[in-house]
Amino acid sequence: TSFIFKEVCGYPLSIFFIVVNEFCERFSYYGMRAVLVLYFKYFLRWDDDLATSIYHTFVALCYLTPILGAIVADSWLGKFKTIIYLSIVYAIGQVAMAVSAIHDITDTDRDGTPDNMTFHVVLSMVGLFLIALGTGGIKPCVAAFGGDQFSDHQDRQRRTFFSVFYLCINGGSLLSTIITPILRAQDCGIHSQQKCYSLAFGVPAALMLVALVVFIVGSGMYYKAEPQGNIMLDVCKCIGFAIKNRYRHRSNQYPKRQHWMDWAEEKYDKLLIAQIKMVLKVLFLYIPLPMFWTLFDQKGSRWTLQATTMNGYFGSLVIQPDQMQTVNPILILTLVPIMDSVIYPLINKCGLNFTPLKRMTVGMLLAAIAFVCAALVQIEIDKTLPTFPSTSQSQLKLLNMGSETVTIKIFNDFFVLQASNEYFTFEAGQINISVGHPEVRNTISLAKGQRQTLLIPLTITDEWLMTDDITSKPQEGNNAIRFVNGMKTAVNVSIPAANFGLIEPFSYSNYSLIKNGKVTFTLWSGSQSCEYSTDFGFGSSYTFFIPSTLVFGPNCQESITAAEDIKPNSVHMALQIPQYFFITAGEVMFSVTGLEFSYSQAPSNMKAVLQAGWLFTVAIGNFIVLIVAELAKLPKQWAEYVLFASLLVAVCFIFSIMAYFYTYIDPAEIEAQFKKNVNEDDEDNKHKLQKTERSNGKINVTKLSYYNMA
Ligand SMILES: NCC(=O)N[C@@H](CCC(N)=O)C(=O)O
Repeated sequence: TSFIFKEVCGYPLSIFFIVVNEFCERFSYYGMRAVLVLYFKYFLRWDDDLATSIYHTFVALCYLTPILGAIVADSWLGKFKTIIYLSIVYAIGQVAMAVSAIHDITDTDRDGTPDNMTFHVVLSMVGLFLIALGTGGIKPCVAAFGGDQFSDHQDRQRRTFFSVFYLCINGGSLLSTIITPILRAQDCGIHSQQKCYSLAFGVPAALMLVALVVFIVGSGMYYKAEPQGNIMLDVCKCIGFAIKNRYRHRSNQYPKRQHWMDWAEEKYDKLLIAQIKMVLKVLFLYIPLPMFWTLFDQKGSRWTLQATTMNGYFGSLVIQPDQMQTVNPILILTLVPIMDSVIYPLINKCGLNFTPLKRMTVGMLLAAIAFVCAALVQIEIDKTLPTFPSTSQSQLKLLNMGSETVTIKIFNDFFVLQASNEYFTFEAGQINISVGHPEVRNTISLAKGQRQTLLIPLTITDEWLMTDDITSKPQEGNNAIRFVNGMKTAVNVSIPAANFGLIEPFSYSNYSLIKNGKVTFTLWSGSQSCEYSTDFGFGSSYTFFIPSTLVFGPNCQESITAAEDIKPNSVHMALQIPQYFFITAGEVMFSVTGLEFSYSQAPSNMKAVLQAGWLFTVAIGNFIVLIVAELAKLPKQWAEYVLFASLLVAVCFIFSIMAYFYTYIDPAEIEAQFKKNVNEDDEDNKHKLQKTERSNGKINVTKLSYYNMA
């Protein structure tokens, strides 16, 4: 096809449109993904398990569909048309998501919640399916299409292109991961206000349309390689024939052939056989690669969960656990230029031949080191975690609701206390407690595997209360808060984000989850009120005690006491930075190199197919996370990190052996050589045929014209 070729600084101008397209597309994809689980949970009202499984199914689908896009591109439509058509599908999917998040559409009673949830669920599932088809389908095509814009002698420029391409991916993902959660947090609606998921999905939809327009604008400048027929069908038939033919000739009387694919020579073109050999060699090399993605993709799951047990205060800046993931694109944006312009040239200068496969091997090792760092951080966190009771133990804390200290005797131990901050651990199912003078004795039954608080009433002869306490760290860095009312009147406690309800005299509220930061509680009793302010960190649990002596008014701040049930997270989130650094450095060496390697080692008619093969390793990697985590079921998280690191080191060792035996090829040169050989053979045949046929005294015009065409 004809195209206008323009060059800027030695680079084809067309790649500008391709990298801008990639930037917008990744913005669209990661922006939508950033709020997806919250949309499931809070808009569609799904539980955590359903939300997580649908989320992971969607992500896995996004990495399975590349194979479809690649087949369509290489065999039928060509990369350009495939990108256009699938981008339209993708944009429709994004628009469907945005529409599915408009609660007003079915909110007939105008209370802010959708009334026909089925409509929203069906529309969003259709939207997600179209997005998975679109994003996965175009992914192998865009990278390969970018590579196609360079001529064979522009190896260096093409390598730089793949680095810039990777920078654009991460620039887009970084911006969108910051912006869409902010959009989601806005309130919007026609009749009633709701969190603005429609805007959070709408902006990615708009960016996908921009991506499409930018790509179309560059249309006249692209080199568009023609698809070469149903290549995948030919490949499958050729492999099938080679296997069948080899089996038919299994007896020793037939001479061995150099490669099992050579058994297809009777029926198939030598060039096709050579191209299949190239692809199979690379695909074979890919077998160990999913293990890298197994570790890499745990950033979004395990590492984010780890961050929820850490302290996110960076001075006055508060980083939420899921925001730590933005460290990865930030580091990519800094490390890719450093690697390309400093580290790799320096290694070259030292005379070391740092081949793509060596880089990938080092990338794997760096990812393993990242997991060792994660394990060390986990060990630090574990030291600060409370010791919860085992299934045979019970833990008890005492809260004296009276204003006087009392002497408490548990078995033979004496405690003089107002409230106990510590939990006592017991193996026995029952304990005897004596309180005060004259002694009041009670036998308390303890719940196994539980933490409880014994509320000793103001008048110790009154009924004693036992509360069930929290026995795990609150999720997502939240703080679990409850109130005990020691007053003779009911008290209502509220904050803007939660209402603890009316707490009866000598009673207690349920736990409410509260975010970090300063919180002001308002306490009401009849028409009297007072305010109590306190600062929360991450992952703590407190029982606030309202004493019988509380006087409503400005002084209530001093009267209320706080019992710390679970300490706030103390290990700082900054400790995760080394693991992010190593995994990202590993990613730059492994993923950027792998992307370019997959392009450069693929035959011309299977560039997109090999990109899809590369992306398929990501899908497999994600399945391995589920399998290993399910099978291993290690009691300690740090041990699981070490297990994953060890598995990657083992796999890396196997990969380095495979890589040692791999010979780099230049597919374009091999293909050109084959074509030249075929032409020379044809010329030879032509002369031979003309000679024979002249000697026979007749010339076959049809045959001659066939050779001339060749
Ligand atoms: N840092 C994330 C990133 O760059 N992701 C890339 C590559 C993902 C992959 N597994 O190939 C992306 O295209 O999103």
